Amino acid sequence: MGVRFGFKTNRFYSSSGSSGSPGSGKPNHFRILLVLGTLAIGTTIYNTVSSPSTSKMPTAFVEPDLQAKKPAFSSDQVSVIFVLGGPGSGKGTQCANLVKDYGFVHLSAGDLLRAEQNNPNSKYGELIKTCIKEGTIVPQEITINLLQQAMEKEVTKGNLRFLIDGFPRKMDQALTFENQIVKSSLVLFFQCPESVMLTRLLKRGETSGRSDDNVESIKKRFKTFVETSMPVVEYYGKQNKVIQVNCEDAVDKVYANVKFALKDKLNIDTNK
Ligand SMILES: Nc1ncnc2c1ncn2[C@@H]1O[C@H](COP(=O)(O)OP(=O)(O)O)[C@@H](O)[C@H]1O
Ligand SMILES: O=c1ccn([C@@H]2O[C@H](COP(=O)(O)OP(=O)(O)O)[C@@H](O)[C@H]2O)c(=O)[nH]1
Repeated sequence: MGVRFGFKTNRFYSSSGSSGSPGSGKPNHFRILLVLGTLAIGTTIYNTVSSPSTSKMPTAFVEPDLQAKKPAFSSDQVSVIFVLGGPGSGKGTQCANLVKDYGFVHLSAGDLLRAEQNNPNSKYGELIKTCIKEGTIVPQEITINLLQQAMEKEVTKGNLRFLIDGFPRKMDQALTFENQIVKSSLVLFFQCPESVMLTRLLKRGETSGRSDDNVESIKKRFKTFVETSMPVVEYYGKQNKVIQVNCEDAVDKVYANVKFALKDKLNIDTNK
């Protein structure tokens, strides 16, 4: 995979505007040089000795590549609906319904990451495993690369309508994907109280075998969702791209609401 990594060097931010003493005349160049030198050495030492909050967390960091590039696909040719919602809100369940009735291609970012995690030839297995268990977001370029590969396979087969489930979960992913892969047409957002999602996830955990379907990981996932993923939903909300569906009801009722919500956008026959 052509995933590029860099190392985070900008943990330290200097505060501005405090050089020189108040009322002093000429700047003391030697003092300024001394201060800058001390800061540089201090930063290097800090970066060398400081460890991430979780000692097991990988330190790899992906620089967001937001330079203007031609997207891989044209949005005239390929359509993408992002499917977002908290963990356990029912994204996968409803995507499966839409695939069955309307022939979308369903790509779950989480499923692609779990497959990559289990691929013995992948160098990202451990990193993905840690992120999933801790409920944090895998560096964007790994996920975007997996999505792009999966999309390319489908596009060569003539499948052009995608539901991308559980992605983007962080602003950098949203911006990079739309810059490099294709612009999304809309966001289907599942609204669900945490108490309902918790019950569903614990039930799912009885059989899913997932390392993150346990109370400890679920709490972390909820926190990441609120702090990191909701800003993405708000970002698309400001562009009037979000269709919100409440998903507390039974699966069939939620699905009826999904079809109703999408009918104007996709000319879907809601009687189907
Ligand atoms: N409307 C619903 N009512 C009850 N259980 C549901 C509903 N939608 C999904 N589930 C169940 O809840 C769990 C989480 O659903 P899933 O579709 O996997 O969510 P997500 O993809 O958002 O994590 C699954 O076990 C699923 O069968
Ligand atoms: O774009 C993504 C999508 C998923 N994940 C990771 O995969 C986990 C499971 O995501 P999935 O969508 O499969 O599950 P959900 O939490 O929605 O049930 C998340 O908690 C993240 O750790 C990620 O890092 N980036």
